[in-house]
Amino acid sequence: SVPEAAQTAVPAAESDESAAPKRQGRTMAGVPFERRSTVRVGIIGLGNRGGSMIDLFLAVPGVRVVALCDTVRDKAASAAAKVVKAGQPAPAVYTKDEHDYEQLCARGDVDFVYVATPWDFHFEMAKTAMLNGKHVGVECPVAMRLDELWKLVDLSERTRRHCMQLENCAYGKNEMRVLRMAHAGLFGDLLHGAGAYNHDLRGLMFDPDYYEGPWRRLWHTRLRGDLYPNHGFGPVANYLDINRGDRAVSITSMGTPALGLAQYREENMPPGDASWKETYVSSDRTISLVQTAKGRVVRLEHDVSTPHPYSRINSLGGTRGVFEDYPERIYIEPDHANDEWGDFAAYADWDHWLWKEHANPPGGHGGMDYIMVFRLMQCVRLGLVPDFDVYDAATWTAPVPLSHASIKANGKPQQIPDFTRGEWKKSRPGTDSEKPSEP
Ligand SMILES: NC(=O)c1ccc[n+]([C@@H]2O[C@H](COP(=O)([O-])OP(=O)(O)OC[C@H]3O[C@@H](n4cnc5c(N)ncnc54)[C@H](O)[C@@H]3O)[C@@H](O)[C@H]2O)c1
Repeated sequence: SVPEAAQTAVPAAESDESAAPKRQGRTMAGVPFERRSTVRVGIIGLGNRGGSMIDLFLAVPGVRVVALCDTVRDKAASAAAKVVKAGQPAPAVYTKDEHDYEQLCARGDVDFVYVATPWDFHFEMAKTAMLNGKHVGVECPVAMRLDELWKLVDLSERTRRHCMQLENCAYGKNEMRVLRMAHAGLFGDLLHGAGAYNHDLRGLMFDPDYYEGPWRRLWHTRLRGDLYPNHGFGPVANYLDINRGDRAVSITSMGTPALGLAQYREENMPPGDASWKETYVSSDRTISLVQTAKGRVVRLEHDVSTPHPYSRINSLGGTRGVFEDYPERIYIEPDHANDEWGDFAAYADWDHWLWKEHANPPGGHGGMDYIMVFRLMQCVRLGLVPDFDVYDAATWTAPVPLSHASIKANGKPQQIPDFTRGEWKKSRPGTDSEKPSEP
């Protein structure tokens, strides 16, 4: 079943900055982890994502996986076997029911909780982890409602625990190279960017075995907007120093009709399949424009229900040129001229230190998952400030409720709250980190 909060209607955005609720704690911007030689990790959700990310947690030095939770006993058991195979003590396993994760969060020997469950549970799990004194990293999106995003900000500030959106795409090789080039001024003054999750998931969403139940497809019966903005927004927000000098101020969204899933069902699903009871409302393609405080524009797209080769768009433009991904190409003055794209490979010197050190990382998504886990665990081990925090998690996720609200209001701009309560004006380091002196 789905927590009640996720089923109710999405509230409209607050209309101005002063509408931010009163701060209950202190800022989490620039707050380091407490240093520890070994990071003890608990994982909730061992499906496609959690069941493969566990390999990377086990591959990173200084990490022990001490507790696992999944409502499906077999998934927890095969993950536990991986821990033992990696030479670590058998982890505690929680499989009793949908609330057993609370026991994992309550353990005294867990430092960091990783949440890789369906979206319906992200908010409650992140909240429970923080209330039990744990730092928490959550798969995208970190929550589905605006009021939940504020609650996570408040909880992080009150409990002094970090609540992070584990945005692996921020650690992609291209993304990190563009980030460094952008910050070094190679694109001039930055003006615009774009990011997307255009990934044809029709087959997987109707596959009876791929996901644990139809949870992902069911979100297409609930919200009309961008259900998964983070992979596109996170990297571009980093290029533009959102929450570190600039701020996402408003979003306006439009959505196409929702036809793709119904058409796929018509052509592929047998009569009597449970999906025939569903009515899809989520736009096949949503296109959103985010305006920043400095006047820059970010375009976000989401489309998981029509044929399209995978693309996160991943583009950035400024007064000296532009980068576009899928396929990667670059055009910056003075290197390029006459309307001819240049070769992005020529800029490999700009690679982030993480990619220079880990040239061939293990795991999926071209290695960015490993780079993210390595860096996150390094920050915890060495007691560093994390590359992103609860303010970034809330900002990158805000398009979920706000694009829905904007589409319902015929494209009316929705204010994106200032989750930092004014601190966005200060520049501070983020994913474009310096290499620490210790490994
Ligand atoms: N960052 C990425 O690149 C990436 C890639 C894939 C998935 N994801 C995200 O990971 C999350 C999981 O996706 P998935 O594809 O693994 O889905 P999945 O359905 O394969 O896995 C979800 C798991 O959570 C378990 N679960 C459900 N409710 C639970 C509860 N109350 N307590 C404990 N366990 C529970 C299920 O049994 C299942 O094993 C989603 O948020 C998804 O968006 C991110």
